[in-house]
Amino acid sequence: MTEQASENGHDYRRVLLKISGEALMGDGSYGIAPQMVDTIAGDVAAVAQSGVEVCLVIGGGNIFRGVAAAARGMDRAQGDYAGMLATVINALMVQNALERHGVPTRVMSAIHMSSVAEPYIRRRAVRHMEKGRVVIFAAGTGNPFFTTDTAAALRAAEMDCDALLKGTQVDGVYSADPRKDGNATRFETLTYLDVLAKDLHVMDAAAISLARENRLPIVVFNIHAPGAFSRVMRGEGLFTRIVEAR
Ligand SMILES: Nc1ncnc2c1ncn2[C@@H]1O[C@H](COP(=O)(O)OP(=O)(O)OP(=O)(O)O)[C@@H](O)[C@H]1O
Ligand SMILES: O=c1ccn([C@@H]2O[C@H](COP(=O)(O)O)[C@@H](O)[C@H]2O)c(=O)[nH]1
Repeated sequence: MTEQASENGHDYRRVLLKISGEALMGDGSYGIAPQMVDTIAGDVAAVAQSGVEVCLVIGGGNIFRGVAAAARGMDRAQGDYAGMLATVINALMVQNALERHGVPTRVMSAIHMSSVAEPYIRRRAVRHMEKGRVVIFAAGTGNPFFTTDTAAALRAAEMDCDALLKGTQVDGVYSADPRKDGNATRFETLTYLDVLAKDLHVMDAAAISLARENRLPIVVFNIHAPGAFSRVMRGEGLFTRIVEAR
């Protein structure tokens, strides 16, 4: 993906993987499928154990989305706080699965809940990763009216990651939502401005803008297939890259 491979055999030294909450549902329509969590954890473990520093942001869409609750009459900010708490549940599930794969982990939450997670402190997070721990950033940005995509771009920039990988339900960015339009075509590479100008909804505009300002490459891929994260890290399989210039 980048021209220069590093000593660990991968193109990247440190990456942030955003896992969509919906990916944790497996074939279900709500909640958490333990087998799917285990498959993703195994994939993350393989990359982390190869020497790449990995941090995670996990969505909450499998449990609760503030915007959907607001459409049903709930106060938006209140709904968003519930959504952020949903991401903490997912973070704890993934932490447990990673530890069963022998990976040391820390959950750091943007909303203080000292009984279950460390508070997010940027310099501590960096230190955890330097020690080989996978850090899971929970509770998004800690603020309503944002999404975990934006939290992922924010944390990736703060952690000085080489790339933000978005593991989702589709194998890249399409000309239209491929789950709704069978004629949609997949892009190999896009610029940040392409995504914004074409209004491609794979990620929210705030996340794309933040990544652009920080020259943070984004890679969108389907996380459902076993080993998908490892393959994308080697530049294999299907994905779309979002970068400054094509
Ligand atoms: N142009 C597009 N190209 C690819 N996917 C698109 C596009 N427009 C909309 N989508 C949809 O965006 C989805 C990706 O967002 P995703 O479901 O991962 O949401 P999320 O907010 O990141 O996570 P969560 O599931 O936690 O809400 C894909 O499943 C796809 O159906
Ligand atoms: O910074 C943030 C991140 C998330 N939220 C709320 O959580 C849910 C779940 O996140 P997804 O990105 O949709 O998976 C989201 O819908 C928001 O309601 C938030 O408020 N702030």
